[in-house]
Order: sequence, then structure tokens, then C-alpha cells
Amino acid sequence: MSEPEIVRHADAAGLADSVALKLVNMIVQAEADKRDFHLVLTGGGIGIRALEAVRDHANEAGISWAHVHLWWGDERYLPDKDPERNETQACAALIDSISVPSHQVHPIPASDGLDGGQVEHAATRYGRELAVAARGEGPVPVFDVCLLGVGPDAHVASLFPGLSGVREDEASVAAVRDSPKPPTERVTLTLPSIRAAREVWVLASGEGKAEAVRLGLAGGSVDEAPVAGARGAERTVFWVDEAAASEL
Ligand SMILES: O=C1O[C@H](COP(=O)(O)O)[C@@H](O)[C@H](O)[C@H]1O
Repeated sequence: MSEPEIVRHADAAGLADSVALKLVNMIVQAEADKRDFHLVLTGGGIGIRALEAVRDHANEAGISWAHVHLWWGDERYLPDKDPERNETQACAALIDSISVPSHQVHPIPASDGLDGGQVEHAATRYGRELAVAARGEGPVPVFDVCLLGVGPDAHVASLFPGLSGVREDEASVAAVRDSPKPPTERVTLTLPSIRAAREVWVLASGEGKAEAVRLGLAGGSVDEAPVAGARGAERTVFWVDEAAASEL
């Protein structure tokens, strides 16, 4: 696992823009190499803002999305198109405006889908989809970049302090039934899946995230601060604005 690096920007706008530019450049390079690029999306304020910036830069540059696969780090287990779903927000911010092949967009199942409203079944289904994409090379494909927001309570994806999901070390995907942040039911990648990513990028903006960023970089108990366990195989970057960096 890699040691975290910190990239600081003055504010949320600069942070989102810089994340977007870096991502677009990586996608352009992968397309030039004709290599699949697996990107894990996040929900949350700065995560969605970064996707809007990706849309603007990508459309300006006219990039190809032919080899890009989009996954989600977590989802709020709600009906399809619910405005609180991370997928719905990502579609509005980015996906509806780009020409990524639809079979390469891999949303986490919705609560009104094929799983009869059973969040555990939805988690199992997503785990299977990941395994198929990994083509026998592991439980999940090698994600090029895993984007993660972080909550004020130091959660990442839907791995919350003190809940069992943080300690899951076998399954690639976990169901959450008791999220302290609504909705209570969620589906999340587990830490082993996040750590399988080449690069993990934690995005944090605003003073409310300052303590979580401090804990995430201090590398303390993952059970108390799941963000401390968010590390990439090759690179870990904490993209922060000055307010989120105020306790460093
Ligand atoms: O519920 C969630 O929260 C986190 C952080 O969101 P924020 O609005 O406080 O930035 C997000 O990373 C996660 O994907 C989402 O489901």
C-alpha cells in the first residue's frame, strides 16, 4: 500500500478543476494506448462537483470514452432515478453528457430492481458484476483510479466508523443496513476492493472535513476512521482545499 500524498488547492472550485484535469489526461493516455480504464466514482458534494468539471474539460477537449468503465464506490439503496442516488447525481453531472458505451457504465443496483428490495442480494449482484469484469484475475478489476469523498465522521464510500463493513475482509462488496447517514440501506465496496485500486484519491473540501482529513492522514484506527484505510496499491492522494487542510 502507498503512503498518502497531499495536494492542496485554495478552494473547492480549484480542487474540482485540478482533479478533473488529471483524470481527463489519464483517460486520454489510456485511450491512446487502447487500454481499458476503470474509474470508480463517488457521491458527495465535492465528488459530484469534480464530475461536473470532468464533463466540462472532456467536452472541451473532445475526448473518447470508448475504453472507460465507470463503477461506484457506494450507493444509497433507493429506487432507480431517485435524486439521492449517487448514480442519478453522476448522470446529471457527467454521464448523460458523454458518449461512454452504456454497457461500460456499472451502477450499483437500485432498490426497485431485480433483487426484491433485498440490499444483501444487490451487494452480491454487484460483486458478481465486478468479478466478471475482472476476468478471473481477482474479485474486482484493477481500478485505475478510485475516487472517494469523505464524511465529517471520517467515513469513505459507505464504510462507517464502528460498523461491520469496515472490517469485511473477504467480500468485495458489502450491504449496509444501519447507516447513520440516511438512507440506512446502502451498498459499498469494501476496503480490500478499494485497496486493489492503483490510485486512491480522497477528495475533501470545507472545514467540516478537516478532522476527517487529519485522521485519514494520521493512519490510526480504521474502525474509528475508515478513511485511514483508504490507500491505493501504487498511489494515494488526498486532494484537499485550504479549509479541509486546516488541521494538518
Ligand atoms: O453519503 C455519502 O457521503 C460521502 C460524503 O459526502 P459529502 O456530501 O459529505 O461530501 C460520499 O463520499 C459517499 O459516496 C456518499 O454515499
